[in-house]
Amino acid sequence: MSDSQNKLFPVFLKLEDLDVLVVGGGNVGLEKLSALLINSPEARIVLVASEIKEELKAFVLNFPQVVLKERAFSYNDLDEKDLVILATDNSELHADIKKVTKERRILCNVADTPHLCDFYLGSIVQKGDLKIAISTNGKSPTMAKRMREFLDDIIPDNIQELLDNLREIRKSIKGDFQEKIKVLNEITASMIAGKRE
Ligand SMILES: C[C@@]1(CC(=O)O)c2cc3[nH]c(cc4nc(cc5[nH]c(cc(n2)[C@H]1CCC(=O)O)[C@@](C)(CC(=O)O)[C@@H]5CCC(=O)O)C(CC(=O)O)=C4CCC(=O)O)c(CCC(=O)O)c3CC(=O)O
Ligand SMILES: NC(=O)C1=CN([C@@H]2O[C@H](COP(=O)(O)OP(=O)(O)OC[C@H]3O[C@@H](n4cnc5c(N)ncnc54)[C@H](O)[C@@H]3O)[C@@H](O)[C@H]2O)C=CC1
Repeated sequence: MSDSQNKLFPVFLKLEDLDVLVVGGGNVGLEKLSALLINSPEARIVLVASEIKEELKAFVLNFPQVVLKERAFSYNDLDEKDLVILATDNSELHADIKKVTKERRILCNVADTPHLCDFYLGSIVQKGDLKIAISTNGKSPTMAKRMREFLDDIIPDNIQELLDNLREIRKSIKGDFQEKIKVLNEITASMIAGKRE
């Protein structure tokens, strides 16, 4: 296997059932918080920061379940958290918190510090129920952003209708599992030019 293989394992998390802590309420804190809430508007999030940007305070008004705590981080903030995102301007604090999340087996993302991250955020294309996550293995977030724009342009806007129709067909097909796969493959073959199965 080549060195340039991307070994990251992608998952789609149900953040309304998990507890997330964001530390830092500046530009980067706001970027991470919006990435979370645009994807998962019901995400259970506590954000702690000594000073919270006004823009961030205004943004969370639309998400009443999000709790803002305008004070310095305390290690108790990690209690009962599943995921932590660090976005302060204090890299020593980040390294110290990371040691504790590791001991406590809490997954942690540290803004601008890939070697301290247990996971990266991806660039996300979203059209109805279709969601595509893009990773460049940390090589170029800007390339990830451009790929998102490209895919967003070429994926048809009626994709949700297609998905809804396919779900109905999927529910209505009689026969065993193999038969289902065969019918669904036939119906969807024309979606991909040149694909026969
Ligand atoms: C490793 C990773 C860890 C993580 O943050 O999770 C990481 C790390 C770093 N980002 C940096 C900078 C920038 N990040 C962006 C944007 C995004 N960054 C995101 C993810 C990731 N960023 C993870 C890897 C994802 C992958 O594999 O591709 C996206 C996809 C998702 C999100 O954050 O929501 C979101 C695009 C969302 C979208 O629009 O679709 C832009 C562009 C812009 O804002 O226009 C810039 C400036 C231009 C540039 O540097 O490229 C720096 C250098 C900081 C410095 O110079 O000090 C580091 C640190 C380093 O690389 O060492
Ligand atoms: N703004 C950007 O787009 C970029 C920022 N960076 C770097 O990322 C880091 C963060 O950037 P910004 O968000 O713009 O900084 P910022 O200064 O706007 O925000 C820092 C946040 O961390 C909080 N904070 C600091 N110490 C804390 C503590 N002990 N407990 C709780 N909260 C604490 C502050 O109160 C503030 O909310 C900086 O190191 C910056 O150099 C890097 C690339 C781009």
